[in-house]
Amino acid sequence: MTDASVVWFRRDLRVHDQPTFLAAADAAPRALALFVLDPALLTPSGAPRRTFLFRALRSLDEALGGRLLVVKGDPADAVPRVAAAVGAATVHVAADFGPYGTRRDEAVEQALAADGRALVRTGSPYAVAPGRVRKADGEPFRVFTPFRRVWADHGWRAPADTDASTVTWLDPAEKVGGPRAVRIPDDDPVDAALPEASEDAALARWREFLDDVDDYADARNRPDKPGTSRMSVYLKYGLVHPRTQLADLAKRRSDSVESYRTEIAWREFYADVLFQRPDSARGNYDRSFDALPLASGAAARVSFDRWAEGRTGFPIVDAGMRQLREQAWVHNRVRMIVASFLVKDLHLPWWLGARHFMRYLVDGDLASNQHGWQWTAGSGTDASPYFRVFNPITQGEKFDPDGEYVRRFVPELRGVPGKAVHQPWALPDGVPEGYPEPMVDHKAERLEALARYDRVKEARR
Ligand SMILES: Cc1cc2nc3c(=O)[nH]c(=O)nc-3n(C[C@H](O)[C@H](O)[C@H](O)COP(=O)(O)OP(=O)(O)OC[C@H]3O[C@@H](n4cnc5c(N)ncnc54)[C@H](O)[C@@H]3O)c2cc1C
Repeated sequence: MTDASVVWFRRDLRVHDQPTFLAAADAAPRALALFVLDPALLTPSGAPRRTFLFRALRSLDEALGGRLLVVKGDPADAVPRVAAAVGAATVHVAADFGPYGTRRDEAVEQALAADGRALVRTGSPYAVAPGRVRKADGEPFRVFTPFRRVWADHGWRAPADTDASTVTWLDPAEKVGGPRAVRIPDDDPVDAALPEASEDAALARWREFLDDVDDYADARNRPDKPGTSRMSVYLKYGLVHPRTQLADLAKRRSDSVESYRTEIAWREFYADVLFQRPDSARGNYDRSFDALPLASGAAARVSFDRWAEGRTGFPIVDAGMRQLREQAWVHNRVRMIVASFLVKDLHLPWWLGARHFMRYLVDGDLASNQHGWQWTAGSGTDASPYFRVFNPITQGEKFDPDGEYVRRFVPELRGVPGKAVHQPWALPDGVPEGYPEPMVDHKAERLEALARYDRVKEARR
């Protein structure tokens, strides 16, 4: 047994339900807590995610008694140097299954091994690690419903009983050599109001949601109501683990509890799909969609900008795009509506919208985002049929029946009462001043989308 190990935090910025702590405490009497600011991840993250991360790191550092060592650089270089500096035989992590994380961890593992040290993976950000849920023939699932069944049958461990005192943390100041410690960076300027970034805040929000969980099945599709858990950002950074949520849900029984468990399963399904098909982060999961004719050129850029600014003239779309800027979060129903509009009304590639979301969302998660977009575009697993084009007017009237959601985010329409807000062009005095006319004729673009889809059908023959 060596004197010290290293716990390398990545997407698990918490002290409770931390299997890596148990593994580290088994391996050595003391451990160094490490976070590596990796430019390869930080640079493409938008300001909301960077700022949330920095705040979560400050909070983790506090929970660890100020003993989090933060360094900057390529982990394949930084992690082995830190491990060598403290004489650690093992570096403990929760496994990462994303395309970049998998490659990074292999590189770190090799660099450690060259020096006689080991990367030890314990657990992952998921209840069931990607790759575990398979069909009877050993193949991965391409469809959600059977995945969910086998996922639930597979089951998961109980939460790990840990807190900050499970491990005796080394004071990074004692460490000699290795990469230089850096301060956790100051917040990037963000316009959006972000949720509090701490494990305590995550658990408090979860307990608050549990009090109302029985309303979830009815309320979850209503962007005008606070009916969803808002846990996505906490799951993204591992301020809570889904195992903790699933254990709490197991104590209850209702349709809403079942419905929430299913949403957690969607997150796990998309992580599994991305693990099986890392190429689907950048291109169509269903390759026949490569034949879809897409809008391009100057006019397409103007269309994209109007969508991104929330100035399409379709109120529910504009409210969603403005919620994205104001809150760095958008309700799931509205994510689908704005995504459908970009892809099927403007005929733009889904990956442009996905990139925009990753820049502005605080919960931006490659697996859920790219596959949420592909579900809407029709090019993903389980895709909604391409011919089902979301109508932004009827979607608005159905899911924001009194127009409250639109009025909250589109000030130009605050004077329009009730559901009339979803069709401002039909008001007796016309579109209120300052708000744009619809940028397209939805009926015509729907037909255009279907005509373009014929090319995909031809490619499949
Ligand atoms: C185009 C598009 C892009 C999306 N991008 C992201 C993203 O970047 N990050 C992200 O976490 N989710 C993404 N989603 C999924 C979903 O919209 C969000 O998880 C949800 O809105 C988060 O709010 P909540 O925590 O209140 O959700 P709740 O309704 O309370 O759901 C509970 C949890 O289940 C998971 N979940 C719910 N719906 C989905 C789903 N459709 N796919 C995967 N997981 C789900 C999330 O972890 C969520 O926190 C996207 C969906 C679409 C259609």
